Amino acid sequence: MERAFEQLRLAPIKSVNGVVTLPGSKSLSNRILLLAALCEGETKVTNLLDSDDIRHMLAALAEMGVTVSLNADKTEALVKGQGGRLLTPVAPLFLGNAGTAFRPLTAVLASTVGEFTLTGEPRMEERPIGHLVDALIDLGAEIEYLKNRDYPPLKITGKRLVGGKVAIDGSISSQFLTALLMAAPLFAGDSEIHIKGDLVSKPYIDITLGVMHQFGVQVENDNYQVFRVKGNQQYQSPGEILVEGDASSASYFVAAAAIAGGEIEIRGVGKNSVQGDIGFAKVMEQVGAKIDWFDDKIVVRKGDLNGVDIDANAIPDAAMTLATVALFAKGPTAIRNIYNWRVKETDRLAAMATELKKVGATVLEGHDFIEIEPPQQFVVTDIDTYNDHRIAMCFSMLAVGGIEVIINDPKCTAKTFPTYFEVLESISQR
Ligand SMILES: O=C(O)C1=C[C@@H](OP(=O)(O)O)[C@@H](O)[C@H](O)C1
Ligand SMILES: C=C(OP(=O)(O)O)C(=O)O
Repeated sequence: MERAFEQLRLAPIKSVNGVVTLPGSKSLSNRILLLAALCEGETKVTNLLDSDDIRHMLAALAEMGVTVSLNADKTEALVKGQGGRLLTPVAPLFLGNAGTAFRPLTAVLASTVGEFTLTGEPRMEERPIGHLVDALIDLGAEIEYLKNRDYPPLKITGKRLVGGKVAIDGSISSQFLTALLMAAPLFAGDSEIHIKGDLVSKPYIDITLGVMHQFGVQVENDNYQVFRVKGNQQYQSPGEILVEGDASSASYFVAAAAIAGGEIEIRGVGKNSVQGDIGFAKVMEQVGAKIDWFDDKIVVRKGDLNGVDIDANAIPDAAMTLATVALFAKGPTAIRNIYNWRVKETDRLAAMATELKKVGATVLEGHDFIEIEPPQQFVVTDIDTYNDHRIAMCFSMLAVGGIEVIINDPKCTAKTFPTYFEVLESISQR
């Protein structure tokens, strides 16, 4: 479906003040929904994210006979676990551009009896999945590429896999390992998963292991190189489970307070967050932000901002925010080891470089890094967002830094944060 193309003009913002309560984490919401659907028993999920990525997971589960009751604002769900049994859907499962739906469902459905076709938006057809499919095929799965080898859409003839020893390439996306780990307890026998290549986005594996643990499954993790999972297990409902606030979404408010001045209290993540992207706030302390840390919130104020040179492999999503913070820091900023920006919602390295140059920055785009020097003089312009929620949200930092900006297609934030611009408005003073 074509979305009407809109533009949003953001006038310069003088300061930001107030409280932001974060929507639930995308990564946690989709993992929890899937395990709640697979487990035995009913699960009440609170602070669920209501966004496109979650909607796609919910729709897929409904197609496969899972009953989920949502409250009025869709932030609470009661999921009736199916004990591992899923119905063969009558139509293809359309998963939009949601990696956290597409990859885990591929592995779980490959090991569930039935016929499943998984499709997505055009960009999903350009996002690789070969490393996951290779590992599943090595385990005996039947998966067919319906268009191009190594890319969605897929046709899966699911059957109970026996498990065993398998290697998976971790160098492009951690979601492949996440998917395999989540499916492994459903296999008939035990499995031993070996990582090929350097595992990227490692903290997301901790999120996966944490959620599996909450649903009663332990995984033996040998230094993120070998994972051992017992087969023939049933996930068990934790009864009630709270989705932590989204740490990647927090990055925009951390950055806003650091750039604009004022004070923002960000509720929903804190010093013990299970999400790696909380690490962005630590990077921002290095940049110069003043942050107070609490158990379930952080409070952020402005400081003197200086460019940094960081390896951002562990925080690929939040690190995008640093690229626009760089516009307001003294000296250059380098963000390294982020090759997989190129295979996400868009080629994020190319897109970021293009848009940063448009506003006047000097940018070096490498194969797996970006270096940014702040503009001598800002150019007021419109920003193309490439159907990438994070580009839209990142470039709102221009207004926060006192530069008028026009965001093209602002509704693309619906992937993870449909109300982003309203929340930003609610804390902005002009
Ligand atoms: O597992 C997850 O929830 C995610 C893992 C990351 O992807 P990669 O492992 O592909 O880097 C991240 O970028 C994505 O937004 C969410
Ligand atoms: C990369 C992202 O999404 P996905 O879960 O589709 O990979 C993202 O949200 O930045």
